[in-house]
Amino acid sequence: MNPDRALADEKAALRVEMIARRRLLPEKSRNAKSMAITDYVVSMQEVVNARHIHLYLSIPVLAEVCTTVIVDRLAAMEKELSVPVVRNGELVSALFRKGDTLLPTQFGAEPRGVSLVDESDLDVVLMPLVAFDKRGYRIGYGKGFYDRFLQRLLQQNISPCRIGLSFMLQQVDVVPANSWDEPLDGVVHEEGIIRFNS
Ligand SMILES: Nc1nc2c(c(=O)[nH]1)N(C=O)[C@@H](CNc1ccc(C(=O)N[C@@H](CCC(=O)O)C(=O)O)cc1)CN2
Ligand SMILES: Nc1ncnc2c1ncn2[C@@H]1O[C@H](COP(=O)(O)OP(=O)(O)OP(=O)(O)O)[C@@H](O)[C@H]1O
Repeated sequence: MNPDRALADEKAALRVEMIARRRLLPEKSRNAKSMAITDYVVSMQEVVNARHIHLYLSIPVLAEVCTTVIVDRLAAMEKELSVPVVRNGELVSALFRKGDTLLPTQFGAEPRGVSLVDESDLDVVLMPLVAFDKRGYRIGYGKGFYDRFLQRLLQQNISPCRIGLSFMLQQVDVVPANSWDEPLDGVVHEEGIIRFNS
């Protein structure tokens, strides 16, 4: 089998296992962990200092770390917020204000009447993940949206701080990584903040 194909199969198997594992957490426990993660996130120096933060709107059926209260807390801190929307197969950043009307799409919720932001303003990106490892590699749902997003920003010399939000049970020793995988600067889970020094 060609090596890319083998890695893709490994990633796919890990994805299925990790999403299942996450879904096994009772909702109450998931919410408590999301609250702990929220407290860590808003305490981070990079977040405190940021003007503009890009973050995802969590998808409940996929049992992602819930970002609802993170949005409230960051809004109270008067941060400018943007959320991912998919346009022409590409992840771009749409302005988001607390209370904006959300519309369901195949890729999660997005604000009604999308207004794109100037991505050179992004200071921090808080992203979802399915699994992460000790080196800071992550996998998502296998569409490569975040990898291509981060690479596109890099090509424009835009390098926001990249933080993954995760439950601890999504940590593995080694995530199968391809050449295009963009590593994280840190992960926040329910027991604290991990920083990857590279
Ligand atoms: N909350 C969230 N938003 C995000 C991402 C993400 O991982 N999480 N993305 C990261 O790239 C992009 C969208 N990518 C996605 C890729 C696959 C699925 C997915 O598997 N969806 C389910 C259905 C969920 C539903 O019905 O609401 C599915 O198809 O089974 C969702 C988003 C941008 N927005
Ligand atoms: N920089 C890139 N340029 C072109 N294609 C890319 C790039 N990054 C990822 N891809 C494509 O995206 C597909 C999915 O990649 P991968 O399995 O690493 O996604 P993922 O990390 O799970 O997803 P995401 O980044 O959306 O969370 C791959 O088949 C790859 O071809």
